[in-house]
Amino acid sequence: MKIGFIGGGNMASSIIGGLVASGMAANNIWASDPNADSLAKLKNVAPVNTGNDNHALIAQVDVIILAVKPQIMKVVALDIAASVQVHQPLVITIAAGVTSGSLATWLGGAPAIVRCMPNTPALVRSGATGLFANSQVNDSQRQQATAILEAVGVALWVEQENQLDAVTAVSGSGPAYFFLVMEAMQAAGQNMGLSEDVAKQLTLQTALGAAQMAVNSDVDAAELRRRVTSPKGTTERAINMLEEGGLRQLFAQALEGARIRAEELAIELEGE
Ligand SMILES: NC(=O)C1=CN([C@@H]2O[C@H](COP(=O)(O)OP(=O)(O)OC[C@H]3O[C@@H](n4cnc5c(N)ncnc54)[C@H](OP(=O)(O)O)[C@@H]3O)[C@@H](O)[C@H]2O)C=CC1
Ligand SMILES: O=C(O)[C@@H]1CCC=N1
Repeated sequence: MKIGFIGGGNMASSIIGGLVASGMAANNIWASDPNADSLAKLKNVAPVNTGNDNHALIAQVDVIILAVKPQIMKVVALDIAASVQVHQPLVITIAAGVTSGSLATWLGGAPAIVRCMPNTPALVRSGATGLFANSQVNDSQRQQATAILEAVGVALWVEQENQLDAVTAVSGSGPAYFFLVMEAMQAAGQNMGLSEDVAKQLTLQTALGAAQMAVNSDVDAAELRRRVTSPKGTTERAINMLEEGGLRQLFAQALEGARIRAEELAIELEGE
C-alpha cells in the first residue's frame, strides 16, 4: 500500500513516525507540503518521498491522507478534485470539523472517504483514533484505513459521523488535558520544595505508571483509585479537595465545550 500525505505538519509527522516505527517502508510514503520547513522536519522523522505538488502525489499512491488545517481544506480539496476523480484513491481526512459530506461535495464524483480523528500520541504508537466511513467506502478500503491507524495505536469505528465530535472532545484534544494535569502536578511539587527535575520525573513516571495500570488492569479506574486511597490518608484528602472543587463537572463542561466547538467548526467550514 502506498500512502500520500497532503500537508506535512505536526499530525502527518506523528502518523508517519508511527507508521515507519511499525515497519512500513519510508519509500512507500509520500508527503506534499508548500512549507519547506515542514518537509525538512518530516525528513528528520523518516526518509519519505517529499514534494510540493499535490497532483503528482495523488498519481503515485493508493490512499491519500488530508492533513491540512480545517480552514484551508476547501481550497485544497477543490484544487485536487480532478486528480482524485482520475486516480480514485481512498481519501482519509483527519481535519477537525470537516464533514465527509462537505469534502465529497468539494471533491466531486462520489469519492470514498474515511473521516477520522487521531491524536498526537500516534508519534509513539500510542494513538487513539475514531473513524467513520461514507457509503462509497468498500470493505477492503475499510481494512486499509484500519491498518494505517492501527499501526499508530488504537483505531475504533463509529457508526454515526456526529460521534466524531465526541471523539474529538475525548481523545483528539485529550492529550492536552493530561499535559495540563502534568504541568499542574509538577508545579505543585516544585512549590513544595522539590527540584524541577525531581518534580518532573516523579510526575511523568506517575502518569505513565497510572496509564499502564489502567490499560492492563481488569478492574476500572475507579477501583484502581480506591486502592490508592487509604482511609483517612493523604490521597483521600487530595481527592476530596478535587471532588469538592468540582473537577468532574469541570471536565464534563470542558469536554462538552470541545464537542460544541467541533460542531461549530463544521458549520463555519460548510459556510465558507
Ligand atoms: N494537532 C492535533 O493534535 C490534531 C490535529 N488534527 C487535524 O490535523 C490537521 C493538521 O493539523 P496539524 O498537523 O496540527 O497542522 P500543521 O499546521 O502542523 O500542518 C499542516 C501543514 O499543511 C501545510 N499546507 C498548507 N497548505 C497546503 C497545501 N495547499 N497543500 C499541502 N499542504 C499544505 C501547512 O503549511 P503552512 O505551515 O505553510 O501553512 C502545514 O505544514 C488539522 O486539520 C487538524 O484539525 C486532528 C487530530 C489531532
Ligand atoms: O485543537 C484542535 O482543534 C485539534 C483537533 C483535535 C486536536 N487538535
